[in-house]
Amino acid sequence: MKITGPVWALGAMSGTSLDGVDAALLRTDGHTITAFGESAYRAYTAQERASIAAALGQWPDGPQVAAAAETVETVHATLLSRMMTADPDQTPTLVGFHGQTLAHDPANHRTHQTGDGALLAEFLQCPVVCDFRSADMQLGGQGAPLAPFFHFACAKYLSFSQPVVFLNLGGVGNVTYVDPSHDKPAAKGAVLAFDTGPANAPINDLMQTRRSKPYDRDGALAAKGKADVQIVEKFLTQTYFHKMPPKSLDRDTFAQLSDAVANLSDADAAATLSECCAASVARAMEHMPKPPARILVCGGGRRNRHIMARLRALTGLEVDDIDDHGLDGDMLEAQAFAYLAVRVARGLPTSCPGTTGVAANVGGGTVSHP
Ligand SMILES: Nc1ncnc2c1ncn2[C@@H]1O[C@H](COP(=O)(O)OP(=O)(O)OP(=O)(O)O)[C@@H](O)[C@H]1O
Ligand SMILES: CC(=O)N[C@H]1[C@@H]2OC[C@@H](O2)[C@@H](O)[C@@H]1O[C@H](C)C(=O)O
Repeated sequence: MKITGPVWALGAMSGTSLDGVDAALLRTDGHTITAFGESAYRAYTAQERASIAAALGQWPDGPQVAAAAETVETVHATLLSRMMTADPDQTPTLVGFHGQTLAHDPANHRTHQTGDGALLAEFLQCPVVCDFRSADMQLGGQGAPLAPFFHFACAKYLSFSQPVVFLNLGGVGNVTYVDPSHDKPAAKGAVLAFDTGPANAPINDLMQTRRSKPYDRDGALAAKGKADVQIVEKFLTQTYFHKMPPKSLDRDTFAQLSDAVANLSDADAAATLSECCAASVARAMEHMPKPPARILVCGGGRRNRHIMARLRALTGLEVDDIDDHGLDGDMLEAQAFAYLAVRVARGLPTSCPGTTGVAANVGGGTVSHP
């Protein structure tokens, strides 16, 4: 596949919060964003979510992995085949398929995204790029986060001239500092990225267990509670927060946080978990090379008004919903994998020492042809 100029690419992401699959079309040459296209979302049913959740933490030979893979592949196949023909003017040249992370262990250089790219390429009759994280890990990188190169392109698209921070609040939180005065994301000092700490995952788990709800809508429950300062302070003493970036997390790295709030009321527990999310982002700001002009929040957590308010209070920075700048905060990760797929197809790097701690700029990803 020879790509020499802008093409439409279709990206898909099934995130750590296990809510569903995002898919989005993007026109790019792998450097510049030319246009944002159609997008779609397909929520997992409770049964599908349970089949994936049962395999969390497992490696490819795990007992529940085959069933989880089938769920991930089937849901992607349905959603993506619809997107292939969503708009005849946006027919994709290739697909970027992240799959579903089931386990992530950077210390031991292994990460597991389930979902078979070759199977999907055959089904869609279109080249599919997958396995974006392994090559980075083999060169000593964290394998995550990978959206930063796309965030750099977004900062250029939005014509920022001062450093900005992109904050993704998914199951886990991650930040990308972008200095748009550089020409390329892999240039020294252009980007610095890392996972901040837990975001929605522990709040969702709490809501599911205590209220049979998938999440704390708008942060309404947390807003009624009071954060337990001792729990938050103890949480912040953990070594992860003192480690220099780059660094990345597994969805359940902070699983013990759920135990710590077990004796609190529902509202206080939600407030405490939300405070841990906001406080870990505030800690992350201490690692920024220069003070950013603003924080642009994407991911589902930007709808959590309580967390947004706590972020403003704890960082003292302007904290914007990225939608207010004309982007779609729900689709950035799917768009990122469309963008990265084009970079892989063109042999361009997808991560660098500033994003994953990898030894040198590296292009990950495996291309499967139909
Ligand atoms: N109105 C809302 N109020 C509060 N939280 C919300 C709202 N809408 C979505 N969320 C939260 O956002 C989550 C989904 O976010 P998102 O889709 O960005 O996560 P993800 O892509 O699965 O995760 P990750 O980025 O870690 O891979 C939901 O599970 C929920 O916790
Ligand atoms: C291993 C893995 O799947 N990590 C995810 C997760 O979800 C958010 C955060 O943790 C980030 O590190 C990453 O996803 C985004 C898309 C990334 O790679 O940039």
